[in-house]
Amino acid sequence: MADTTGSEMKSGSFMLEKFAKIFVAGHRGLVGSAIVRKLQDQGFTNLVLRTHSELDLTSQSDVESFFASEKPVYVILAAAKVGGIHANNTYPADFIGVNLQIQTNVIHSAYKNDVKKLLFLGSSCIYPKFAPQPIPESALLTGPLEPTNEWYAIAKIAGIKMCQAYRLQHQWDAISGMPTNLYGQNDNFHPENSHVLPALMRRFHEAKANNADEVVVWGSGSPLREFLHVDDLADACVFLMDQYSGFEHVNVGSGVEVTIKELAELVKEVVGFKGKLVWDCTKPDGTPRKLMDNSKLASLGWTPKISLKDGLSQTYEWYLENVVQQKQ
Ligand SMILES: NC(=O)C1=CN([C@@H]2O[C@H](COP(=O)(O)OP(=O)(O)OC[C@H]3O[C@@H](n4cnc5c(N)ncnc54)[C@H](OP(=O)(O)O)[C@@H]3O)[C@@H](O)[C@H]2O)C=CC1
Ligand SMILES: C[C@H]1O[C@H](OP(=O)(O)OP(=O)(O)OC[C@H]2O[C@@H](n3cnc4c(=O)[nH]c(N)nc43)[C@H](O)[C@@H]2O)[C@@H](O)[C@@H](O)C1=O
Repeated sequence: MADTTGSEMKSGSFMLEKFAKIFVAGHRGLVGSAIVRKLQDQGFTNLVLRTHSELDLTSQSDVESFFASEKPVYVILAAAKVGGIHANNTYPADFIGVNLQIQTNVIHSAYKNDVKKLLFLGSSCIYPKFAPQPIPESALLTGPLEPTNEWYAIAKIAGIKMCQAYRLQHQWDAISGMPTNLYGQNDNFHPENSHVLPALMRRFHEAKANNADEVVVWGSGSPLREFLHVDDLADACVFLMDQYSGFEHVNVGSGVEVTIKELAELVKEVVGFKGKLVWDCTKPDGTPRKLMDNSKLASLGWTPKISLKDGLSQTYEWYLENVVQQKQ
């Protein structure tokens, strides 16, 4: 049994292993696609990718066969059942069940098949609803969770603990990153099941196109959220694969928070909608605030680069070219 929780366990020089086989699970999603772009930009040439229909990660036997035949050297786990406040609240069984299955299958088969290092991705919703702000990594499991996403949060906490348990028992290099709320190209723009930023971008765009007078925004507008562009997150994931090998999970945020009202005004401006906002207070606000303490990652040497304003403009351009034009 390994002795210490914080012990470093360097498993190789990730940045130098440009030909090593890397499995990016969930490569067509918001996060997975950004990680693939980042790895390719940095010269990694041997990526193993499977769509959901090619490999259902909830199938233990299929995941085991895949690992046994492909033998990836590194794994970045960006496949999960993901959604915004409404989806989390409406499909609790899927959010706990599918996520527990995916992460258990991938983590165990990766370990069994001699993967050198695995990065698991959780989310800032793992922390207690009323955690101290900004939220340090040490706030994990110190209080009750936000009810709208506790099922997803419990699965994510189990993922962190699984990485820690395999590290302790098997001295295996599994690490966890906890991203804040993300956005960018390849996001999910579903009207109900998406996160707030893509939901509002689509709603403002459609209101502008239809000359509507108003747009409905959920909740009171007072909750605070921290947003990070997914290209920054991808950069942080590659950085962690190369530089971090510790027991504790690592927060990945931008350090910048806005109220939902401020976010709505920003998206409205970027899209160019001229009407008014109407607040639907029958919809849940969720957690009041979840600004992460990003000092651990900063002390390792990583900071984000993309401002919310630039990231929003870039995302809207992508949305126009790839979602709106594809429909026409
Ligand atoms: N988006 C955000 O704001 C945040 C995301 N995260 C974390 O980042 C990670 C990625 O999230 P994100 O990119 O936003 O999610 P997406 O929904 O954009 O992508 C998830 C990916 O997982 C794949 N997937 C889902 N179920 C299965 C399955 N059973 N078998 C194989 N593949 C599957 C999806 O494929 P398909 O679409 O074909 O089903 C998709 O490619 C998750 O762990 C999430 O918890 C953390 C914090 C915030
Ligand atoms: C990343 C994180 O994301 C989820 O948590 P969340 O931060 O609460 O996510 P959200 O983006 O859906 O909402 C943020 C805020 O925005 C408000 N809001 C306004 N109008 C819309 C709207 O139209 N859609 C949505 N979804 N929210 C809206 C909404 O009422 C809430 O106050 C977790 O379930 C979990 O997935 C997780 O880990």
